[in-house]
Amino acid sequence: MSAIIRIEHLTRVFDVSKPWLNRVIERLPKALLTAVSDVSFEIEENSVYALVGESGSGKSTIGKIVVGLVPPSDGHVKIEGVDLATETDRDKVEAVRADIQMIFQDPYASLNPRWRVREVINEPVSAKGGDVTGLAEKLLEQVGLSAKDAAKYPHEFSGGQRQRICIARALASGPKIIVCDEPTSALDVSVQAQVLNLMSDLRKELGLTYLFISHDLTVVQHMADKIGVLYLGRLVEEAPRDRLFDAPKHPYTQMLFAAAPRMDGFGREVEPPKGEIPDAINPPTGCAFHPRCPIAVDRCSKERPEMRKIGDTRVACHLAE
Ligand SMILES: Nc1ncnc2c1ncn2[C@@H]1O[C@H](COP(=O)(O)OP(=O)(O)OP(=O)(O)O)[C@@H](O)[C@H]1O
Repeated sequence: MSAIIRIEHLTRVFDVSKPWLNRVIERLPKALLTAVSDVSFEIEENSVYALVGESGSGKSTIGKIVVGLVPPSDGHVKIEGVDLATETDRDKVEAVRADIQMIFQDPYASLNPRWRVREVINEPVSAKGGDVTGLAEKLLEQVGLSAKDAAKYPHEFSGGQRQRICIARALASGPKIIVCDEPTSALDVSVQAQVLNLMSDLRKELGLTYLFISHDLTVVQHMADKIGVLYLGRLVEEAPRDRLFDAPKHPYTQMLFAAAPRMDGFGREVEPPKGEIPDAINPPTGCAFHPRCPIAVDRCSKERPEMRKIGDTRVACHLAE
């Protein structure tokens, strides 16, 4: 297997300063928020790579950078070897853009209510002058709906059915990669499993690669081949799924997994990870996790741990073994 996506030293900084006049009056400095900081990882073709982490850890920002919705401040995203931010050959860029699509969390906000489902699904292809004869009907059947649904409007469908329509739309241009940003978190639990199973089946059938963004570890355990754990914009641990679930090495991953409901059907009381998430505008020195870390030592507040390899895990912690 080879890497279809290579993310190298990716950084994204947002200027969250107050307006200029307020800053002058209140004597405030510029406020820069580093949402993603020096993140590097690769995704193998035809695999599922999940990004997990608490709210605000930078998961969605990475997803948006990968599909080209947000430009990086620094670093590179190479898809099939092409860096979309710097590539000058427009044909190459267009070809790679068609190979990558995104599914969002909210299937209600993602569909234009004034368009019939046929137009919604066909749009990525028709906008480029492509042939859409029978396309929406074929895709609707592929995602478990009926060809007749093409004539209906989005409001005539339930949440799970709408997400199926979003999946059909994402498939219209024949992509190789789909970035899935919390694709089932807005759905009823009973419907979540059906949509996840559909996504798994489609991946196998069509040889797709997923970058799967979720804060739900149960969903991640079901879907992912490899998992990257983000904390305050940095990748702190990466490992194959079973390795990460069996033996998480970073204290943050351990804390996150301790808080997750169990998959054995005997769910237990869920305790959220302890401590406050620090301010991303003024992150802690050294390891950003050290103020919440139960095993932190002096060095952790002074020196930022580099990512290092231990077996098939990569971990950024001075103390992990
Ligand atoms: N356009 C933006 N302008 C300013 N700050 C932003 C912008 N987009 C994201 N951020 C900030 O960047 C950080 C990372 O946000 P991001 O949405 O990537 O995190 P996340 O892990 O996906 O969280 P969630 O699960 O809540 O969506 C947060 O502090 C967020 O407030």
